[in-house]
Parts: sequence; C-alpha cells; structure tokens
Amino acid sequence: MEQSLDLNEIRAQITETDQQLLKLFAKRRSLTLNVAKSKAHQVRPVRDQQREQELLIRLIKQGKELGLDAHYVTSVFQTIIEDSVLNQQAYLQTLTNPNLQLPMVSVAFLGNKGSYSYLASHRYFSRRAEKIIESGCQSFADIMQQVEAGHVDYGMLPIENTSSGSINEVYDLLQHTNLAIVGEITQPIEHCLLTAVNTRLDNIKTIYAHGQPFTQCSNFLDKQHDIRIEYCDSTADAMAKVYELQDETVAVIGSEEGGHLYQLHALEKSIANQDENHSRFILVARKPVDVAEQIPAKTTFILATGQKPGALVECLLVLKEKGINMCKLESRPIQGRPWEEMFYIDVEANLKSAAMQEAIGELTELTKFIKVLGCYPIEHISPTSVPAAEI
Ligand SMILES: O=C(O)C(=O)C[C@]1(C(=O)O)C=C[C@@H](O)C=C1
Repeated sequence: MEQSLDLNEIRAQITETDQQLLKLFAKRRSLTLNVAKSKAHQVRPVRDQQREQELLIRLIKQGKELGLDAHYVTSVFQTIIEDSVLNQQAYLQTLTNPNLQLPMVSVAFLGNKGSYSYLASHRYFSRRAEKIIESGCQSFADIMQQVEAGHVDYGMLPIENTSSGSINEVYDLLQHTNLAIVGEITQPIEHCLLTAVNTRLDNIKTIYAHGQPFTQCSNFLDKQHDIRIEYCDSTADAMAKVYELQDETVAVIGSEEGGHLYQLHALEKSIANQDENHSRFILVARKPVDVAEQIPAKTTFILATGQKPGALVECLLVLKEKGINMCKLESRPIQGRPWEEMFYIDVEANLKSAAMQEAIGELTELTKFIKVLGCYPIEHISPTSVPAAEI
C-alpha cells in the first residue's frame, strides 16, 4: 500500500531543514570573516578566482552524486561567494577607516519608503550598520544639502541606468559639491505595474510614476491606449498616491518589493524595455574614505580641458600609459561657459596607488581644472564561471 504523505508533516521537515541551512550559512559567513582577518594581516586580495573555480568544480561533482544539477549548485554557491566577498570588503573597509564602524547611520535618499533609492540604501547598509535612520527627500539637490549641512551622514544618489543612461541632474550637482563619493551599489530595477485593488490592465486609465521609470518602460506604455501619465517626484510618492486613491483605474510603476510597503500588488511584471535593468547608485559623504589595498577600487574624477584639438585624447593617453582602465566617460556642459564640457571619468584604480598618483599629477599639467570626487570599493562582483567540460 502506498504510504500516505501528510503535507503538514512534510512542511515541518522542510522548516527544520531550512533552519539547519540558515545555521550553516551563518557558520560559513563567520568563517569567511576569519579569512578576511587573515588577509588583512597578510595583505592578500579578497578575491581569489582560482580558489572559487576549484570550489565550484568540486561542489558540482559532489552535488551530482546527491542528485543536484550543476546549474542549481553553481547559482547557489555564486550567491554565497558574492555575499562572502562583499562582507569581507565591508569588514576590511572598517579596518582601514575606523570611523565607518558605526552601529547607526543616517541616509538621505529620493522619495520615501519603497523608492528604488530606499531599497538601495537598505541593501547597502544591511551589512554595514545595525540601524538606519531614513531621510526621504524630494529632490537630488535636497539630498546633497542634507549631507552638506550635516543633517545626515550619507546621501544615496542614482547615477546611471542600463536602460535610460546617465542621470544628468546628479552629474551636474557633483560639479558643485564638496562631498566625496565613498561607495557604490548596483540595484536591480524590476519595474512592475502595481495597483491597490484587484483590476484588469484594460481598466487602467492613469499611471503614476517618476520620470525615470516612464522612460525605462516606454515600449510597454506605447502599447497601452488612452492612458494618462502623471509624473511624480519619486516612485514612493507615486505608490503612496495610488494606495490613497484605492481606484481600479489607476496604477503605478514601481518594484514589487517596494509596493508591498504600500499594500500594492503587481498587475503586470517585467515591463521595462530591457530585461537586464539595473541602476548604479553612488553614496556621498562629507569626508572621503581610503580603500583597503585588498579590495578592487574605483576612482571618480572630473576635468575640463582647453579648447584645443586632441586635448581629451592626451588625457586618456595618460591613463593608457599608466595601465589604468577607464570604465566610464561622461561629458556635461559647464554652466555659463557655452560649448565647454566637463568630463566625468571613472577608472578602476585606487587613488593611493603610485600609478594613479602619477596620472593625477600629469593630468593636472594637461587640464584647466581637475578634481577627484572620490575613491571607493567596487561593489559589483562578477561571478566566477566553471568551464563547460566540468559541468
Ligand atoms: O578562500 C578565500 O580566500 C575566501 O576569501 C573565501 C571565498 C569563499 O567564500 O569561499 C571568497 C572569496 C574568494 O574569492 C574565494 C573564496
């Protein structure tokens, strides 16, 4: 006779197994913290991709013996390793900058609870502080002012998006501030159409959102007919508005995660033009930070060249000669000086390195104006892959 399967009993066993898994995750995390302490001592880089590959190959093999497929094992352990690297980086940063080790931080961001900036702030500080004091702002300028005036420790600002490009307003504000960039984080942007009440897509007559999500979802919006678009100062404001209206004809573009905070649910998911939609945020503070040698660093600086042919090329050649990789180049007009440009450059280098110090020295000679906006740890961890033959 077939054994009867009691759902409650099976679920109790799953709950118990999940608890054991959590304890093992926590144990692994504390072991990797010891690795970071040892690496701090020996000044060895956090990342060791050969070790990661060996580890993945072994786990894939052992997983197969237990009936687990290679894809599953790889994706679980890539996530675990990413967490390990980011935690080690955060720990080493507090050793290098003891003032970062605070139980409580205050952060200004655009909008209120549920905005993408709110989600990015919480993700960034989840491994760095015990408590976050939130300060929702109505504009990017407001965020800068809050930090400049000392009302908050940090400001979280979106700087670029994989689908709508650079956020010019933030670049322009960076030209005129004394704040330093001290960190970055890339946040997946998963736009959904959210509603407060159960309804259908063809009932929707008004969509509320911030300008950026509207741009990033233009293909979806073009396909909808007779829809009124209402621009809001932030995604959080738009969500609060739709919650307040409780109307089956209105919707808001935002993340499902943020929508939960306003009791909104997703009517349509993945409505952005590009499947891979990510925003990069920068964190600004009044004082710059040093980046530990064991961590890959990025330096951001701005410069203005004279109006002579090849002036920018000459600057870029300096970076090439020093073996410094440029990962972003952006130009913005200089206010009050028509047709003159300010160039924003991100390079993968530590400001303290000899190559970078020499480059800044040479660039100072070549340019009319140059200013370092900050040096901070690279937060994007590209996963180590396993050769197909090993899978
Ligand atoms: O073994 C190390 O060196 C670690 O830092 C630990 C670990 C891991 O979590 O397994 C993390 C990062 C390295 O790239 C390799 C492995």
